Amino acid sequence: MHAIEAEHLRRTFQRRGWLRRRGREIVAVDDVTFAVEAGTIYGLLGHNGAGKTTTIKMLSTLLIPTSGRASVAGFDVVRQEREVRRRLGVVLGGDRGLYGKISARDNLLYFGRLYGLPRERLLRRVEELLELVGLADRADDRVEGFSRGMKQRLHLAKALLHDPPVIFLDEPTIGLDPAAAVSLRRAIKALAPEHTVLLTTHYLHEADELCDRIAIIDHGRIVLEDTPSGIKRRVDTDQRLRLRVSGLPAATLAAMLESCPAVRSVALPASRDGEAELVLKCHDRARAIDEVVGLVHRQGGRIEVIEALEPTLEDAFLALTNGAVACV
Ligand SMILES: Nc1ncnc2c1ncn2[C@@H]1O[C@H](COP(=O)(O)OP(=O)(O)OP(=O)(O)O)[C@@H](O)[C@H]1O
Repeated sequence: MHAIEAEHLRRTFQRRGWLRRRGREIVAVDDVTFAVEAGTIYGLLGHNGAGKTTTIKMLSTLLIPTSGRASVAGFDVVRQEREVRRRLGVVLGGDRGLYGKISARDNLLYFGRLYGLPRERLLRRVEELLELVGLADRADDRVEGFSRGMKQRLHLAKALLHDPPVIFLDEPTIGLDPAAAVSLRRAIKALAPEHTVLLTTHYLHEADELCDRIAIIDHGRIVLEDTPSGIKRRVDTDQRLRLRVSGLPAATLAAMLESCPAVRSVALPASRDGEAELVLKCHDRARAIDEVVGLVHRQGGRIEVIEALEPTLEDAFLALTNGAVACV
């Protein structure tokens, strides 16, 4: 069963200029179709301005689609918005939406009362959620003293107060340090399979870790929809190595490495502090490492660093815009 469905969703905005009254039409979301299986985590991945937030806002009844239709938990987001809101928890991020002068627990109690939760159930639910998001030991501290990561976790707890079956998270880990991001991701991962989660992110590694399926969205359109491993298989055609070598000039080294059979191309040769830095694109990373290490040693150079570069969202986009994948 699908917990979220979007069919040919489209949303345009009028950007008014100084002189022109009608302004230019911006197509923020263009014919987006996808479905999310209940109990799974689904990622919308894209650059700034790709249309992720606009999609989430339409699905969460905050924006009316220009055309197309969508449903959440089986209810239409335009015609049955109250039913949708009852079944939905949304974290749009940012600093707003929490009261800084009161404690984390009091914030949750306050918002839980607004949802009309009975007192006993609310008290239990608040303790459960503080535990789930790892804030039990800071429950009595004022929120104004919280770090960004702690506030994000409290936002998540707030969105879960009425125990909605569907949760939307808009860039949940943006601006968090790595440790805070790890702990928030742990809390998100624990939401499935009891909940269905739709999240947006810029980070391929985050989507990879959390999501069962991913849609890559670019200029308002879904350009690829697959499992994380399916997406990486396509990106991995561009395997890369970063190399730092001392004792050989960058330009000479680049020319030499281009002759290795397992190396497809050498990019960004540069020198820093007497060391050459390069990024290699390889046909086969393991073979390229053997060839490169052998060659550098034979030429009297010394390898300071050799590391595999993980595929990034940019790599995925490159692979896609090279025409390897047709739009879906
Ligand atoms: N209220 C609005 N008025 C005019 N244009 C808008 C409005 N909201 C969004 N847009 C435009 O729609 C496009 C998609 O924006 P959206 O916020 O959905 O992207 P996003 O993928 O969420 O980006 P980010 O990662 O920066 O949050 C952008 O060109 C944006 O400028």
